[in-house]
Amino acid sequence: MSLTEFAVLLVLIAAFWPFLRLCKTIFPKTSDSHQKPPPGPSGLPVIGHLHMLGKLPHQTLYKLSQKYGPIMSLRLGSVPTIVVTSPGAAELFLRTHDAVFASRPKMQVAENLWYGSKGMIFTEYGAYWRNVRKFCTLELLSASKIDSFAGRRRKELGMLVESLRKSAGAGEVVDVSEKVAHLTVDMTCKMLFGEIIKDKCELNEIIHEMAEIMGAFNIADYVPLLGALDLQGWTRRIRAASKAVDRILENIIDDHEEDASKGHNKPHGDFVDIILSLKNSERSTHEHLAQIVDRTNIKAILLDMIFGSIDTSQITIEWIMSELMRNPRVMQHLQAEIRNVISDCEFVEESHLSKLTYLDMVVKEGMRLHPAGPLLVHHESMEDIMIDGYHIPKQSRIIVNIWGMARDPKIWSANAEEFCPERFMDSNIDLRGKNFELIPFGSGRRVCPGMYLGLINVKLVVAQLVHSFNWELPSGMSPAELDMDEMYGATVPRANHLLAVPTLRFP
Ligand code: HEM
Repeated sequence: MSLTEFAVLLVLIAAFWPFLRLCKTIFPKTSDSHQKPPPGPSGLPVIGHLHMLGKLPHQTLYKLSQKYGPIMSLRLGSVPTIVVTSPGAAELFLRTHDAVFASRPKMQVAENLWYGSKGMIFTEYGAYWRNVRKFCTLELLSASKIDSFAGRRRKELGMLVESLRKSAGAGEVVDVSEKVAHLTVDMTCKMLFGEIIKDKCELNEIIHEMAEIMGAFNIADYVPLLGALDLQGWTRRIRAASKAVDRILENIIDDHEEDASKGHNKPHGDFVDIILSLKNSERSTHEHLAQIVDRTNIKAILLDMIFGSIDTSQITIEWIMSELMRNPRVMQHLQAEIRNVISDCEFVEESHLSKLTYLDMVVKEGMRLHPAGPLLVHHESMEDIMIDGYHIPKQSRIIVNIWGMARDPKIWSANAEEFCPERFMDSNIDLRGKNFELIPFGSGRRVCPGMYLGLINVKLVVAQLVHSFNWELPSGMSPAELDMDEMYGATVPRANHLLAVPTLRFP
């Protein structure tokens, strides 16, 4: 929140102050020891703790949790908010009482950018969400479906290697962040839409804008009375992004419908074909969904797949490459393992991945220190509940700070902040949602349904980039000098692009 916004808020609080005092006199607070909320700092009237979040809320919330504990209570505007920052507490919310916390809060971004929550990410818990999730899991994200697109991923990755070869030959500095961004957009487009779409650059920009908007603590969501003023400018940005994204999705659907009407025979349909067939087929295994799905639902589901797939994979790869460049010892160890496993092959194949155990540790460590979604996606409680002796009211917002958990020396020992893949040696900590110290994909009913695809994307690209090339930082920069600044949004990328110079390992 900027100083100007904060000043305007203070003026508003001052204006409302007499009214608030009057309410307090008319409706005195009843003290009931059974209604004790979790500990937390004291907040301001009207805005509560919104002003405390700062530019990097995941870091601020971690600092506060060190003072107030792993189950901390805040008030964001009028919304009771619980911040969870320990594996034990995360397990209580995401496993033991998962059924109570499996919903999502209503947010302006979901209403106005995500088609009124008609997809999956922002949809409240219930029959509609279950049907969409079942459809996506079975028809789009099953292991067999994802594996059937391996050839398309390989082709796009091959093209990136080719372009990096040229840069290596010319001794050029490469914008690794940008290259990886284009690659993940291309790989995703091929799988979702069957082709690289003409709007792909715009799509990439909009995805970053969406991540920022989605992660924002938008006053309209917390102090609805102030929403109309659009003090932070989010409403304006949501409208602009919504217009742009809708045009791209409309073009994609139109092209697919046109192809279908011309009877173009596609041996392997893409995601859009599969979703459109849901609407068109008379007898569907997803009968309930097929009956209600219309163009808006299709766009919302597609948007979930686009956003879920592109941004998260991109950011994870960018951070892992950054850590490898800061830790040449780890980079060399990984290169040696890959060489050992795939011997003279130029390309890492998806079938090699299960044999690359050090790569697995590198990816776990990267996702531990740099989870793509540091606060997961906000959950919401569906009923009043007592947790660990504290009262959590219905419709509380639940924020699980996995970024904070990764930095806690009580969980990861004194070297918690170091990039040290060896910590996973002989450990059976897995990142699929069963071990609560490491949940980059979330856990429970809302666990990421695209985990299998996400892990393939990340492992394949990282393995290929370090197998084909050695990497140096530009202008003689030493590994320790590489900045690791973050930029906040629903996903947290590097604040500055990663630049590096590749040299060919196998000329
Ligand atoms: C490295 C890659 C990825 C990471 C780190 C990641 C992470 C996450 C996280 C943290 C959540 C929120 C869990 C929660 O609310 O507790 C989530 C949800 C979701 N992800 Fe992913 N994800 C990745 C890849 C993907 C891919 C490839 C797709 C789809 C193509 C996808 C689609 C989704 C969807 C639809 C949800 C919402 C699930 C629901 O609300 O029921 N994700 N992901």
